[in-house]
Amino acid sequence: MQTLLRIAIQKSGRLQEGSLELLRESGLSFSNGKDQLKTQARNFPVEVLFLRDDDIPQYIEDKVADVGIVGENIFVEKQKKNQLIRKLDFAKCRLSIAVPKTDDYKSVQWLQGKNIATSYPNIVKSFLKKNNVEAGIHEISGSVEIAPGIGLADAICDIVSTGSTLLSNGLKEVETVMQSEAVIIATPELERAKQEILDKLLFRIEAVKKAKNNKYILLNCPNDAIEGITSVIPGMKSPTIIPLKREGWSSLHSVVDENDFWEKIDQLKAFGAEGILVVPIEKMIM
Ligand SMILES: Nc1ncnc2c1ncn2[C@@H]1O[C@H](COP(=O)(O)OP(=O)(O)OP(=O)(O)O)[C@@H](O)[C@H]1O
Ligand SMILES: O=P(O)(O)OC[C@H]1O[C@H](OP(=O)(O)OP(=O)(O)O)[C@H](O)[C@@H]1O
Ligand SMILES: [Mg+2]
Repeated sequence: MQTLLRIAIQKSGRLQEGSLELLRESGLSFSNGKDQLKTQARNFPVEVLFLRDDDIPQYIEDKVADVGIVGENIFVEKQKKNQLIRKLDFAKCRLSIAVPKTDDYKSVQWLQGKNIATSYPNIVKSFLKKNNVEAGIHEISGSVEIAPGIGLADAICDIVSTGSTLLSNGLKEVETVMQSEAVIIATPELERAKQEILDKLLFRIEAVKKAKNNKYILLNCPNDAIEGITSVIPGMKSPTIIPLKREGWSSLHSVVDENDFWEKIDQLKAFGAEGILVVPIEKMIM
């Protein structure tokens, strides 16, 4: 029987789209009907399980799934036998403490003796311990932002991204407890054949992620600018130089990091680059 790597992803919610997109961009093709909870990739030895994100760490500990995609917040909270394999650069958010905006919050000591509503009791416990504060923890599984307004708690600890949920519930963010993003987690005891499948998948994910962080750049420049331009955009090994029909000019092709893209463009123009074209890269393999 063929060995399959079982990957658990969120059935619906904030992580679902990014998780499916990542698997599809890595070349996996599979169907996911609305009510389908399990599907096998047509062209890669992988089976995908669609689950509640909170349950994924336990399923991995129980070896029902081998690998999963969850928020780092869930990985840290659940404290299961899981290892973090790779951060994935999407579903970026933070876990924060928030209090009613009219409260006179000065420091973490404000929380002493208070009640905090949260879906993340373990993370909050260790945050309080680190800050030598004793407070009650009231665990609820959702709609946490409503808790202070209905007299359930004095403060909350929940996920914040834009801050608009806090704002519309009359709360202000006062402490960041952790930063989070989607991550791949796995059982620490993966059998060899499954490890090989995971390694292949990670290799593809690497290529997809690198490509997203880089752009292919083409420009024209006078030959005496090639040296300077190469120092700005050295590329993977070195830029490609193709002579233009026009005497003394070349076309230079390279790769540029998305993060310092605009700064580099200014430097290239200063060296005399013209007709700069920038195009997306689909996969990048070093
Ligand atoms: N506003 C946000 N911006 C960015 N990432 C977020 C945001 N809200 C949640 N996340 C991340 O996405 C994960 C899943 O969030 P979601 O709200 O879909 O969870 P859920 O309601 O617990 O879903 P489930 O029904 O699967 O239990 C969170 O654990 C967190 O890592
Ligand atoms: O800072 P913001 O941009 O407002 O995002 C934060 C909110 O997003 C998440 O909820 P989500 O919208 O996923 O709904 P849920 O409560 O159904 O999980 C999270 O639980 C917060 O409530
Ligand atoms: Mg959940």
